[in-house]
Amino acid sequence: MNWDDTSDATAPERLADPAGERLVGSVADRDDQAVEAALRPRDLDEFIGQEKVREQLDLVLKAARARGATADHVLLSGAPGLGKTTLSMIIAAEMGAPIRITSGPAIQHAGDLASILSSLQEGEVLFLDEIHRMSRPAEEMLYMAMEDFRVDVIVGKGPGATAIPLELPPFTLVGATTRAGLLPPPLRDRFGFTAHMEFYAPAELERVVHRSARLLDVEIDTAGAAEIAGRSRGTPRIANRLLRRVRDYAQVRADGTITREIAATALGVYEVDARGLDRLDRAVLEALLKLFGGGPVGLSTLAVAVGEERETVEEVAEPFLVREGLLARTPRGRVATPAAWAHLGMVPPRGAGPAAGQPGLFGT
Ligand SMILES: Nc1ncnc2c1ncn2[C@@H]1O[C@H](COP(=O)(O)OP(=O)(O)OP(=O)(O)O)[C@@H](O)[C@H]1O
Ligand SMILES: [Mg+2]
Repeated sequence: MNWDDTSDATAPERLADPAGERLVGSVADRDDQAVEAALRPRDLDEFIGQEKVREQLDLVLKAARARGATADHVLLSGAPGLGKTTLSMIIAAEMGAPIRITSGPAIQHAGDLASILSSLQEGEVLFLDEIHRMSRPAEEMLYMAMEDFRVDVIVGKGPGATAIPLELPPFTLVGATTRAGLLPPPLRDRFGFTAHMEFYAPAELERVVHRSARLLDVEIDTAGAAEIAGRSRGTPRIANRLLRRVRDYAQVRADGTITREIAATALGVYEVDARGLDRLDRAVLEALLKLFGGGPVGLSTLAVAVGEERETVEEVAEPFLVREGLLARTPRGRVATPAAWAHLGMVPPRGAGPAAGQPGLFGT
């Protein structure tokens, strides 16, 4: 029952990575929200990458359509900016159904959920974003609604309270979460289909960049798109954001066309390096290498060295560094990998770094 006591661990990446602060942050900022609607693929064919999820979802939706039935409930899990909201809209579009959008934090009381559920039309898609942040009573009401298309509305208070059953029209719940692990198993089990969204490969992001450039009416060549894709941290939202910043640069400092050189120079101005690391990521790596010889060093010490909060280093910088294989979290502290030394163009000192600290861990 470890999901029980973590219900308040409200997606730290959303707290530690406040919208708009980082060019390579994966959570949507105001700017993103303004353009995202225009850049969203409208159907499964337009949706780039996530081949497995697309194929599986295509089958689920086609089968439901052929039966003339409402599609099974779908759970979308994955990091911010990978396309969960986009896919939920595609599901509704593919089913020719209307969509109602709400989120876990917006549902404070079970009554809020009851009123949404009871106003759904038959076949409607209910998109519940951040479903892991719903209140407990609402969650329990949702179990019954998902399974039996029924809710019990409680009328009155105390011993006189009565539950009045209310039939619901069949609907499709699409839940989205950045933290599938926080979902209580009874909720997870009620989804007929779960899609795990993966980070995108560079070639896929390149296609995302080309597509968005076309929609934004921006000239870009193949190498320019590849350059942006390579710095986008596997995330379409970041690719689209970097594209907009590079477009600004191309229009102000050049003739508007994005080439590799323009993209590289523009993103250099914004301190996003060739691998998508920003100032903070690099500061953490540099401190680890230059001050601590590659570690192991404790998180608190590392945080002080870069002048940041412990949480910022742990939740904002480290996940990407770990994912990129640049940094490892070990029981003895943070350790730089050989790739980290290479990325910063440095040579590990003999007898220091991971080889000495963790014999054989990285095969060095
Ligand atoms: N497969 C894709 N093909 C093309 N563009 C995509 C794809 N996935 C996402 N995008 C683009 O990335 C942007 C962000 O996607 P979306 O809002 O769906 O992410 P999300 O997973 O819902 O993020 P969050 O967890 O922050 O809600 C969208 O504007 C969309 O244009
Ligand atoms: Mg979303």
